[in-house]
Amino acid sequence: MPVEEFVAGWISGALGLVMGYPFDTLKVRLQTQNTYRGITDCMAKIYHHESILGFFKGMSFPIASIALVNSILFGVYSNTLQVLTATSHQDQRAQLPSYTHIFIAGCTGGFLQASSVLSNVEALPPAKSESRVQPGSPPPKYRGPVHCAATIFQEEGPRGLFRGSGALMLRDTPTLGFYFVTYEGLCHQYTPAGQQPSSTTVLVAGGFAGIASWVTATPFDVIKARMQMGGVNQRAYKGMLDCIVTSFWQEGLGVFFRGFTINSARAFPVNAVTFLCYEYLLRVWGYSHRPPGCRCPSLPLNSTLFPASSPSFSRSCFPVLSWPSDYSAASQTAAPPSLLLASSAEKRGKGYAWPLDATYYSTLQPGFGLPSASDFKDVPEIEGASEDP
Ligand SMILES: CN(C)C(=N)NCCC[C@H](N)C(=O)O
Repeated sequence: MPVEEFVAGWISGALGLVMGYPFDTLKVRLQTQNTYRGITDCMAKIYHHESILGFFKGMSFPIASIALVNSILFGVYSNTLQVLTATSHQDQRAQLPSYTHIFIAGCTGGFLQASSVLSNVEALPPAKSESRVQPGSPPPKYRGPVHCAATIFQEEGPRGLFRGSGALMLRDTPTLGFYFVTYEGLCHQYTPAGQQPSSTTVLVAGGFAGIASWVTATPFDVIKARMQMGGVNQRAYKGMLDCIVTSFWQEGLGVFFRGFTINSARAFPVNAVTFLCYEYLLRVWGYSHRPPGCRCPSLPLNSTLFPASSPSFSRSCFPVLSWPSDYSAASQTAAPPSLLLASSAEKRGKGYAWPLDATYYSTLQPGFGLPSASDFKDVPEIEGASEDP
């Protein structure tokens, strides 16, 4: 199983966390405490009582756990998509996988990230809100997320750590599907055919993907937070339904959208940075992430390959290559093109095409076989890639 996506997901998740932590602090306090009049009041009080550091309190545990959770999400998403597209779209791997596949892969990533105990512990609002409690208030019951998790484990056993996990799964499974559909859709929309999405496209698509996911996630985010808090205003809930009904009767429909503005404001920068870092790392490591699920092994610069002709030879994801510009239908049989393959890092911005099957590459050796004319009939000219072998 390819692991690069897991590692890239881990690093980009950590970066996104730092970006979004101040927003998270505000969100947890607004969702779980009734003492603030709104976002600005909350911000002002945190800043007044705790200085700027108040927004970053208790970040050490989440930076490890969220990064790991993000690594599960991106790693599972990308590997699931590969499995899905390889089995049902074997001959169309150069194209954007269908939105159904992207959605299923995203939901799978979301479901598995939500199932991990780390995800639940990381999301424990008692730990979050109490580790960010204002000076002057009564001493907090928990000294931080790890202490909170350990205390809950001692008092309630392993089940306590999974309180609110039903809501967490309902929150994460479909929303992560929307997340990746939005991201891939926007990248596809604003990227010229055969090219990698630009940094701006990745930033904007990632930002909107984050917003789309949080728009759908907020109602269950509120329910989850309340269940994990063991109730609000000394009122413990008997279950998820009880939490939904009671919250609705006591506070109206608006309660399910508490933290919505802050979630969306946070989602844009966090996910813009997360996706940019993720894509950047995969490219630096030589894996083109376009189209998703279709990976391009990095090749030594100027390798010349003569791929063998094969009926299964299909256009797929591969790094940059170029071939003689006079390579026309007439000359194909006489002079098979040699392909100039370059590492994606070297050739970034110079044009991309996907004429080879990535799975095929592993069997290729320089000088091994020759392509036939039909192998190249659908391959587009590559703009800007002028090096001929
Ligand atoms: C529950 N939802 C909506 C998500 N997990 N959405 C994906 C965004 C993940 C990112 N680390 C973030 O915290 O925004």
